[in-house]
Amino acid sequence: ANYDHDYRYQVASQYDFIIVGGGTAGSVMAERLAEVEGWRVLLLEAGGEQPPESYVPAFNTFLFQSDADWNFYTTPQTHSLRFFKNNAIPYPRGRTIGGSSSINSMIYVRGNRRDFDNWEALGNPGWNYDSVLKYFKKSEDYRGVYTTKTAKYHGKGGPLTVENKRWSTPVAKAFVKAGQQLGYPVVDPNGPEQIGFSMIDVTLRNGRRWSAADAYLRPASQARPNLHVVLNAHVTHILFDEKNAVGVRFEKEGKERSVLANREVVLSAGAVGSPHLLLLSGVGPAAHLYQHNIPVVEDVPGVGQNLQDHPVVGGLVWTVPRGSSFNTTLLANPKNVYNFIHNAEGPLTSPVGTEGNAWVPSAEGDPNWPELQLAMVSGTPAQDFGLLSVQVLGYKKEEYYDHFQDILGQEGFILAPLLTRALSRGDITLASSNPHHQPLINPNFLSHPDDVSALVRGIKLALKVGEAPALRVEHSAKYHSKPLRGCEHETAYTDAYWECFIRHLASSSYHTAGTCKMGPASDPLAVVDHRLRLRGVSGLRVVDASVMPLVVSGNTNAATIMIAEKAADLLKEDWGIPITSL
Ligand SMILES: Cc1cc2nc3c(=O)[nH]c(=O)nc-3n(C[C@H](O)[C@H](O)[C@H](O)COP(=O)(O)OP(=O)(O)OC[C@H]3O[C@@H](n4cnc5c(N)ncnc54)[C@H](O)[C@@H]3O)c2cc1C
Repeated sequence: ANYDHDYRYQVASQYDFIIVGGGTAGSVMAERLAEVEGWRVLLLEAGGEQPPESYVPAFNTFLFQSDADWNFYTTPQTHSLRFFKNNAIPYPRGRTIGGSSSINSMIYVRGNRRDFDNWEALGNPGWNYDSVLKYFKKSEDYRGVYTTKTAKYHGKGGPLTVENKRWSTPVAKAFVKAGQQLGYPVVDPNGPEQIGFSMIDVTLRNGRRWSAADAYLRPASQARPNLHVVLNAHVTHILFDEKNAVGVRFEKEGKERSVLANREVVLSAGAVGSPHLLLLSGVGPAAHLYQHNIPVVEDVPGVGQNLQDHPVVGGLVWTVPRGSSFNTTLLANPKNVYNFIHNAEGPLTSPVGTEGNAWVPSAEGDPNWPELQLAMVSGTPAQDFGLLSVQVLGYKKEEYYDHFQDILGQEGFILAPLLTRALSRGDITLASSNPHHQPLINPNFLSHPDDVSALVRGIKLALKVGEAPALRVEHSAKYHSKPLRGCEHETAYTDAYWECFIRHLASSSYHTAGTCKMGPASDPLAVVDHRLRLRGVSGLRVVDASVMPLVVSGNTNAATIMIAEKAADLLKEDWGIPITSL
C-alpha cells in the first residue's frame, strides 16, 4: 500500500493555495481544493512516506517514537503524572503523510450531537449537529453492520473506509456483555445516541489501516495534476505582507526557500504544529512574542491557549487466565500472519489497545451527553515486563516495577476512564524562536478539581464493570488490588485514595484540540471565526483539530476529517465556487 507517486518535481514559485501539513485535515483539504481544476495547490508536509508497518493495525504501538512521530514531550506537570518520569510524558504526533491518522489507534468515533450543537451555541453558526452530520457522511464509506435506526447516520461511497473490528479478544466481548448486565444498551456510538457499550469501529480498508492520506491524499496526488505534494518539507514561517498572509518559508534537504500563495495559506499542522507556527510567525499573544523577540504581526491572545485533551486513567488492571485477552505472541504466530496476509483476518487486523468503549453520563448532567468514556484495553502495562510500555508511556521505572512486579508477564486488561469534557486547560507556548525547537506543551491535566472528582466516578464505574459476572465469573478476571506506592497515606479505595491514584496515573489520550479555537469576535480567546479565517489577518485559515472550541466527546480523528470537509466548502464558497456535493 505504499505511495507510487513521484513527488520529486520542482516546487514552483507561486500557487493559489498552500496547505501546511499533510495530516488528517491537510489530506482532506488537498483533495477538496484540488477538485477545482483551475486552482493550483501545494501541500508541504514535514514528514516522509507513511511507514509500511503502519498498515498492520496491530503494529500501531511500534509507531510511537519512530521516525513517523515528532517525538515531543510535555512539560513537567504539577497536578498529575506522578507515576511518570520527570512528571512528564512522551506526546506522540504523526510526522508523516497522513499525520496522526497514520500512527493513531484507528478508532472511529465522531462525538456527541450535543458537542456540535454546543459549538454553534458558543457563537459558531453552521456547526450544529445536523449541519456537520452531512460532512461526516460525505467523508465515510461505512462497511460495518447497521440497523434501520443507525443507517441514516452513516455514509456510503465516501473516501474514508470504516469497518467493524474484524477480530476481538474474548474479554472485549465480555466487556460489552458486562455492560448489558449492568443495564446499559449496546450502541453504535455514531448512530442516533451514544450512551451505552460498544466494540470499536475502525478506519481500516480490508483489514489494513486506511489513513487520511490513503483516503484522500494519495488518490488526489495521482489523479490531480494541479496538486503538488512535497514531503520532508518543514515549514518554518508564514510570510506576511503587513496583515496579509502571502506565502510560507520552508526547509527541505537543508535548503531554505519561500513560496507564495496567491489566494490563501491553509494551516493544517495539527493542534501542536498550527499554534507553534503562528507564534513563530508573529501571530499570537503579543507579550509572549516580545519575550522571544518575534515581531508582532497581530496580537491574537488565544493562539496556543485552550488546550484540551481527554485525560485517561491507565492503571486499573485485571488479570485473566492465558488465552482470554491479547498477548504479543499472537502477532508472531505464523497462522495469524498467514491469516492477515491472505484473508485480512485475525489478531493482526486489530489495533493494540482499546477494543471497546462505554459512554456514560453523570448523575446530574444531560443523560444523553457522556461525562466519561470507559475504554476496554485488552492488555496491561505489566504484560510486556515493561519492555515497551515503560518507554512508550514514560513511567518511572522504580514505580512501575514496584506496582506491577506481582503480575509481570500475565495476561489481562485495563478499564480506563477518559474524561470527555475536562475543565482543565493547557497551552502551547514557545520555548524559543528557533522553529526546530519543540514548543512547550503543557496539558495542565487535573488543574481543575472537578476533573479529579469526575475521574473518581470513572474509576467506580470501571470497578463495577470489572466485577460484573461476564468478566469476574466467566473470565476469572481478578483486580490487581495492590495499593499504589505514594498513596499509602490514604485509606485504600476511599475517594481520597482514588484522587491520589488519579494524580499519579492519569495521562494523555493524545486527543489534543482547541489551541486555535473557533469563536465569535466577543470571545477574547477566539483565534478563527466560524469560517475558520484567522482573526485580524487575511489570507489565512486554520483547518485541523486545533479549531475545536471544546473537544468532542470521543476520539478526535473523525471530527477533524469532518472539520476539513466543511472547511473546504466554506473556502470554496468564499471564492465563489458553487457547492454541489451535498
Ligand atoms: C498515538 C495516537 C493515537 C490516537 N488514536 C486515535 C484514535 O484511535 N482515534 C481517533 O479518532 N483519534 C486518535 N488520535 C487523535 C487523532 O489522530 C488526531 O486528533 C488527528 O489525527 C488530528 O488531525 P490534525 O489534522 O489536526 O493533525 P495531524 O494529523 O497530526 O496532522 C498535522 C500534520 O502537519 C504536519 N506538520 C506539523 N508541523 C509542520 C510544519 N511546520 N511543516 C510542515 N508540516 C508540518 C505533521 O507532520 C502532520 O503530518 C490519536 C493520536 C495519536 C497521536
